[in-house]
Amino acid sequence: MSDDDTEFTGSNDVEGDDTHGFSTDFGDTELGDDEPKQGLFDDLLSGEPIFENKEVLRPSYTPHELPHRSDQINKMATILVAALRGETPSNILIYGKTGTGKTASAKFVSKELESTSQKYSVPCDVEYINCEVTDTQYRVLAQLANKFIEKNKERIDDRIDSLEDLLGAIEEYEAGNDPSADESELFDYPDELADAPDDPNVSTGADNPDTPNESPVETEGYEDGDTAGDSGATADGAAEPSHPLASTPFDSVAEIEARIESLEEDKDSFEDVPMTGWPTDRVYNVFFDAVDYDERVVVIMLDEIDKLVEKSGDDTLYNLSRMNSELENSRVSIIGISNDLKFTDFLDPRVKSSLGEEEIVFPPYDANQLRDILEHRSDVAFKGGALSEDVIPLCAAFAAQEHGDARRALDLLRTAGELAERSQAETIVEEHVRQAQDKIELDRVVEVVRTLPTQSKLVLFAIILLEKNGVHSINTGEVFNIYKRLCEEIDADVLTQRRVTDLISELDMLGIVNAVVVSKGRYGRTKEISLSVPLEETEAVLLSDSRLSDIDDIQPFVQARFEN
Ligand SMILES: Nc1ncnc2c1ncn2[C@@H]1O[C@H](COP(=O)(O)OP(=O)(O)OP(=O)(O)O)[C@@H](O)[C@H]1O
Repeated sequence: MSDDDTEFTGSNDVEGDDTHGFSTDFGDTELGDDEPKQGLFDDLLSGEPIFENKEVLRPSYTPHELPHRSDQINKMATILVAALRGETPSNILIYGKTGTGKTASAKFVSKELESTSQKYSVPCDVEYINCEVTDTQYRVLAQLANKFIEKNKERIDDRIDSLEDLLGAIEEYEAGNDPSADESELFDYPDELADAPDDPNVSTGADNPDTPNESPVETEGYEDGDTAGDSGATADGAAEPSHPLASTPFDSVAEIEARIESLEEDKDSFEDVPMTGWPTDRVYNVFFDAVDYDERVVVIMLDEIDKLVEKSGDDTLYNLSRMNSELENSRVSIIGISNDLKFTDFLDPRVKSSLGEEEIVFPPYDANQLRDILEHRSDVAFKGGALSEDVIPLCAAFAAQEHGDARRALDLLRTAGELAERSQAETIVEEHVRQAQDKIELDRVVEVVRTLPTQSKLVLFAIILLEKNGVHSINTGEVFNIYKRLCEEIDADVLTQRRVTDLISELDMLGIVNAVVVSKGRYGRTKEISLSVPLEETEAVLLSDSRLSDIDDIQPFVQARFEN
């Protein structure tokens, strides 16, 4: 890996940069030397590590506690508890700026929801989709369809296992063996199989249009009444073991075998959706059938929902929000998470009102709240005494200035720790936090610049060339002239000046340049442009693009400015 490669990864992770250190030491490690040499990693390992458990500072870690989010978490729980009563929870829209704990809180609540639903045997499934990655209707529906198919298959397998156990128990009983040793197993007939008895259609599952419309509430009532009643009687009469079928909805072994067969047919009938290639309505139908196969409440969590709407409109949301009127066995509820408050403006009014039944806002954290969050994490993350007193308050203050972003605060703390570790310091001090702040900022710039389209890179390069040559108050016309020359040099299409003005505004929005509109009296208004990011590093990123690196001698372009 060349130094350049390492520098422009755009990662905040200092570890990657350690390769710089290694490369210089490499030459000293001579192979074949008799004396045991310090290995490549020995020096680095010999320092006292600062971290006890670095993982807890990474974005992938889901904390068990979320300080300062109890209001939002309680509100979500109050809405979602309906699912545990077998009712359909209202749809929820969660708003808030980046790093305000939306995803972490929603995931925390859904984990609790699923575990409570298991505890009380109320069927409830939560599915999480990140719409930044899964950003078309096809992909969202295909991913959901495949997840529910997988869940259905697992449930079918469990049911078949229970039925086979039941068959085994009957065999034992009929052979005259005393079943009392296995009694609990024998009579612990799974509640969910209790849907078989009076209704001959049930076994045909999703493919059968006659499957009864029973809400989970009704199921509960049914279990309490019939099945549970039977089990109770059996338990009471434990002294006289009854026939294993007594506590089940089946009358004969043949019925059980028929049920197993029909479950196996159901399982074989599920066809996974390929990630491309089918018509969308076919994908929708498969998804619909997979969800409706069982009685359950399904919560679909769409994170970064604005990205889905931006990329592929509101069809997916429209289809998901009208499903409940057609579903027979299950109910669907949607949680949308977004950091763009305005995305609902682009929604069909019906979708907008259905999706926004409940809205929960996640405000930015202030410095004190960020401090609490960091303190909670640092107890686990660092060795005792590794942090000097002012480190957490400084990280919190920097992140609060940003926009109350907990992710940024955690990144700062981790990066500061990594920098301290790298310099073999025993404690993290204020200076490490400042260095971490610069590093993260530079990494962000590098990443943004690296991923710009070529035309924007050319515009930015033109601005850099002007700045490098000491031009102050750069205006759009000057940028355009240099840009034009650069395009000619690399054979790129030349956009109109109007389009270049738009690209400058985009760079301004990304925080790479600063463009202020100034009035020039009777000559109208113009933009004065200046660079907001470090010049040399940005230029190096631009030149790492293979197309731009073809531009050799750039000086004449700037001189051309004076000729125009
Ligand atoms: N109250 C909190 N307590 C502890 N950690 C938190 C808290 N809020 C956020 N975090 C942490 O901050 C990071 C960012 O949080 P999260 O991903 O939930 O933000 P978000 O609001 O969903 O942001 P985005 O809109 O960018 O996805 C995560 O690592 C999360 O664990």
